[in-house]
Amino acid sequence: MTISDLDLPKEICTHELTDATRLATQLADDVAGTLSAAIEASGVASLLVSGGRSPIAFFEALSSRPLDWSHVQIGLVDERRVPVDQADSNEALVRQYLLRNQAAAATFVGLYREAPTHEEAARLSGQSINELRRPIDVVVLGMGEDGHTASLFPGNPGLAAALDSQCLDSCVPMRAPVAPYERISLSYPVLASARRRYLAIQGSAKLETLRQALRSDPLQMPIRAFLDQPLEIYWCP
Ligand SMILES: O=C(O)[C@H](O)[C@@H](O)[C@H](O)[C@H](O)COP(=O)(O)O
Repeated sequence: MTISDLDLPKEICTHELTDATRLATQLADDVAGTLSAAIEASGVASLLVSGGRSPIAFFEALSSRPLDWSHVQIGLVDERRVPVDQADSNEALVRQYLLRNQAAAATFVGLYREAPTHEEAARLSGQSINELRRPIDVVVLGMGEDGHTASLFPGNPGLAAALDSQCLDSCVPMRAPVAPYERISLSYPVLASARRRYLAIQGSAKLETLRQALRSDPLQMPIRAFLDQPLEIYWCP
């Protein structure tokens, strides 16, 4: 099975690449072009990226693209509630692989905030997201095999509110089924309002997850919330 075998809504555009290196390179070209167009149009561009392991090659490729990075704001779609010098930190991942080479000139707005409670940390993170140019120009989502995206995980008491198109909170406290358990996630309205949304996934297991998500609902598989609107899906075996 490949991505072209899925019965996806017509708003979704798919890109099938032969391997992860080609996916990273083509996605970096696409995102760099979109950011350059945004800078051309309004003088600034905002980009939100996901953490995890898959984006590393994409970050490395994008970091070398020649665009006016001094006019680019980079943020995260989610964060683990760990200090930014820890290996599990998405900020640490972005600083190591994306904020280097040409992209070192970009402005990074992190999500991690020290706070006495998970809820207060999410509230403070939401304030930092409001520093970014809105609507966000580019969002690059990942997806877990359970159908989560960002840190919108099934089974969370706050998931329905976070997926509500009227959710007023930019960031929400979430719990992941794997450590580090406490997460901060952007809510559906912030992610869905991005001018251009990408989903980058690899392998047959995630293709099967996407196939199941098409027949599921967002509360069971949160990625489903993003499949009824324009989305560029990059996939390789
Ligand atoms: O903080 C995170 O872990 C990510 O933001 C998360 O949403 C990620 O995109 C998926 O879990 C896929 O992760 P992989 O790319 O490692 O499979």
